Amino acid sequence: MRLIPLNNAREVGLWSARYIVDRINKFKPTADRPFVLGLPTGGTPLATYKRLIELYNAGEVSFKHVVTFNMDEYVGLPSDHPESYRSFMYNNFFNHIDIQEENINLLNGNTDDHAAECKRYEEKIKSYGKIHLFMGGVGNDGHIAFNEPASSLASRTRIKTLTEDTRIANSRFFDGDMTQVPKYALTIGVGTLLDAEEIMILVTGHNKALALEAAVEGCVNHLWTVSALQLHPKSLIVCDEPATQELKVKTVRYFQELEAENIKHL
Ligand SMILES: N[C@@H]1[C@@H](O)[C@H](O)[C@@H](COP(=O)(O)O)O[C@@H]1O
Repeated sequence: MRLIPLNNAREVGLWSARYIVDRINKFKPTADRPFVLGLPTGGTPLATYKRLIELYNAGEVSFKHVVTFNMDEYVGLPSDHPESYRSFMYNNFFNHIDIQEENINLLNGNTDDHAAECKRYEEKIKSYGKIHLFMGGVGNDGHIAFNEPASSLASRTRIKTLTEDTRIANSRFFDGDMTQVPKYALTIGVGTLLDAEEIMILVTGHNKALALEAAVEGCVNHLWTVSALQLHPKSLIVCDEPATQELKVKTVRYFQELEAENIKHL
């Protein structure tokens, strides 16, 4: 695991966007050999999307041959609802870049057959071989995508019941009213995530400090599904200073020393 300890959320956005752009450009994607990128929603990745749009506008990257797969979607929320993850992705990213519509993959949370929709999604990912880079955030309780505590670390894309904690946390997008937050979501599984060639998780803010501790210093544990990153050969966590509050000083110093050059060149 690599941990990139930065100063603040803005730096996390700059660093992660630069990382994605470098990976895409190094891959030299074509129509026949696209770069496959997994994407999250939430407040955390907004700075990354903003920076990616700036880098696209500056001519530093094209998304023409990038295929995307989003992590999750609420069940039963109309797709044009402002808080659907589809709306989030178009409003904050897809509408501002040159991605081709047919290369965008999102789970449909309004289907009658959730199992068939989840199977379709897994098969679509497999049709590309693998996801090259999966970016994600993390919930306060350490959930990754919507893999709530006690999700199987071998899980695949499926329907999940959201915990009360998650619905309370996400009520900030629904007028502070938890009853408006859907009770269910379709989500990729922890196993689906671990199949990616590379995983980059963004962690910002003091409310994520326990999740970061569980990810970096804790044991692999299904109650903190983010800890499954420890099983992956190429995982990367980009965090800000407030998120490191529960880590040992020794741990943070160790990763700072390892990343001294990368951090200096931000
Ligand atoms: N399903 C999403 C996760 O993918 C996201 O990581 C998490 C944290 O969101 P935020 O970045 O807003 O804290 O929220 C939701 O639960």
